[in-house]
Amino acid sequence: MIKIGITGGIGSGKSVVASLLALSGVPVYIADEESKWLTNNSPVIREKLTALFGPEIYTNEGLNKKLLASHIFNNPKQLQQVNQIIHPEVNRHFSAWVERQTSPLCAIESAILFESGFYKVVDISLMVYAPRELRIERALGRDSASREEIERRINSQMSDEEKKDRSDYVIYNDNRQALIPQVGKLLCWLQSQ
Ligand SMILES: CC(C)(COP(=O)(O)OP(=O)(O)OC[C@H]1O[C@@H](n2cnc3c(N)ncnc32)[C@H](O)[C@@H]1O)[C@@H](O)C(=O)NCCC(=O)NCCS
Ligand SMILES: Nc1ncnc2c1ncn2[C@@H]1O[C@H](COP(=O)(O)OP(=O)(O)OP(=O)(O)O)[C@@H](O)[C@H]1O
Repeated sequence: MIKIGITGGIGSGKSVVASLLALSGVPVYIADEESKWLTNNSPVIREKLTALFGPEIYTNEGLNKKLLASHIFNNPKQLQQVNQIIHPEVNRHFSAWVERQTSPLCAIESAILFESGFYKVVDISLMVYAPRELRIERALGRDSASREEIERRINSQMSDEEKKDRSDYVIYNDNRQALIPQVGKLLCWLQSQ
């Protein structure tokens, strides 16, 4: 089985590409969603986040996402500490998920494929690229976050140049090149690997 890591900055269109792959029959593990589930349900993560930030990091509804975001996207040291708590659990969960897949291809979608180390468990790294300003506009149109908050998240992530250098394949979602033919080409290329 070939494992694909889909990455790209906030608003690049990873989720759209992941959906196109899913529609083509490729099972996709969405790391953002699974990590949220784990953060609410793993006793190991709960205990460590509570020790780091105090009990207010969880409310009756689960993780206090706003509070966690305000800590990690303003403080690189805390970002690293939280990543070290959450990412090993996501990694284990992803490996168990892979074991259950039976298709010739599967994928993981993560904005931080390289930063998190998830790239080590995939065979092909795929970057979805869009220029920074377009990404900010898309994220502003989709989320309730302000431009400043979005820029802070972008600044917490590896640069696009480094992501491109480290990726095996790049899909351009820049409003100039259509996505569906590029995903079709990618699938042909994967079949030749
Ligand atoms: C801080 C949290 C609660 C904010 O939740 P919220 O619903 O507001 O945002 P969401 O999860 O949809 O993330 C939106 C985007 O923020 C960026 N982002 C999220 N986590 C990280 C991180 N650790 N490092 C850099 N960028 C990140 C990504 O571009 C992501 O797509 C949440 O992102 C989180 O729990 N992050 C830590 C866990 C993690 O690393 N998740 C990423 C995949 S494993
Ligand atoms: N080619 C496109 N044309 C128009 N809108 C697009 C295009 N690609 C993405 N979008 C829109 O831009 C927004 C961001 O796309 P998407 O959610 O796929 O990004 P993402 O890379 O998964 O971002 P994040 O890391 O924040 O989860 C969404 O609202 C999506 O519908």
